Amino acid sequence: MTATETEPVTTDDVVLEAEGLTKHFPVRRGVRTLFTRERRAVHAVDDLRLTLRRGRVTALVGESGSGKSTVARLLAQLYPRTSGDIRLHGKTVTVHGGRKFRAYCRQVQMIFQDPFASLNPVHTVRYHLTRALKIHGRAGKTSAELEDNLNQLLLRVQLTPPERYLDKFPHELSGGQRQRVSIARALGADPEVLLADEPVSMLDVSIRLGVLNLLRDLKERLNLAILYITHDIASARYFADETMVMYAGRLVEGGDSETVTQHPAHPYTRLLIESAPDPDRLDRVGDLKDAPEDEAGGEPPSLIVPPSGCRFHPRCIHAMPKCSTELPPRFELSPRSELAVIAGKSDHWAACWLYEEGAAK
Ligand SMILES: Nc1ncnc2c1ncn2[C@@H]1O[C@H](COP(=O)(O)OP(=O)(O)OP(=O)(O)O)[C@@H](O)[C@H]1O
Repeated sequence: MTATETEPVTTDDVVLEAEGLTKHFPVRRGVRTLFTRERRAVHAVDDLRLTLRRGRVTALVGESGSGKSTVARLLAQLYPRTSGDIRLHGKTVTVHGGRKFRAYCRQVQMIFQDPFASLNPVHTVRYHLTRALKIHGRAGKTSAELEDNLNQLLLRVQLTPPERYLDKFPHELSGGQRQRVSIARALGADPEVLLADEPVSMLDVSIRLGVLNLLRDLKERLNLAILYITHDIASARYFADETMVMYAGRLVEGGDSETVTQHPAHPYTRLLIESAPDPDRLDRVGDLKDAPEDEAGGEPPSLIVPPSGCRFHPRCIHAMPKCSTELPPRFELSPRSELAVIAGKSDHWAACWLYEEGAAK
């Protein structure tokens, strides 16, 4: 096994890429640090590499505070980045509001966790969708065309018949229907990328699957690239083609979802899976049964002074001396998925010293 090299992805399917993406939020000075030179910051995202492809869902999984929402906001250009590159169709994009921002939003749309908060309670569905269509120049020339476009949007998110929903206010809809309206509003831009930040976590369990199925249907019919942010790794297996696992601001494992969820390599991914039992799990038992990954217990670390080396090392039962001093690179793992075997390469990697050649596992 070797550490993967950073090679630019050249496939036509790649829509949005991040390379070395970093976001540090400065911390306001307290009385103790007022007269020192020390500048403190929350290291929310560090050196993140991510690729979103047409017609694919990529899940970004991690516990609360690991930096997932910050990644989505950086990709949506809602936050300026500290460093790193964001490329849309291979071209670096940095926008600070205005016309450039609107042009970017036309291609990259975001769906938020709480549809009630993201819809204005004093306006109807018709208002929200008309506004989105007008902003993105897709309202049509006549009122009949506008009406037709509004109906199309609601049909796309399976709110049928559309006339039943168009003049409703957000409070007259269920949580699932509100999230469908948010998705319809995002589709009003006719985007290529959807950044979905915990899109179902505030919905009743019984309707989550319906909304995820809708997103999957849209991915297939509209060939969308979707970033699915979640703390629920079991849903990533069901819904996402690829899964990336994030811990304390850094990606620690990635690969096709089946492999990452059924054969997790990084001790943190194993811990996540152990704490979210999946009755369907196939053959995970072997190596995991005897390895209670959170034996060391503990909490996620401070992101103001993150642990040196691997950020998971203070909680890791496999930690070696090197783990606390040296940052592990991405190590490619042996291929397990059929696709990877056919392609003759592995798409599964883990940033963990356990996978360095010669390391005792
Ligand atoms: N605007 C901000 N200013 C300062 N710190 C921030 C800001 N936004 C996020 N953070 C910090 O950055 C870290 C990552 O936060 P983020 O919201 O991205 O995590 P998350 O994985 O999405 O968590 P959750 O699932 O709870 O939303 C946290 O420590 C958070 O406190």
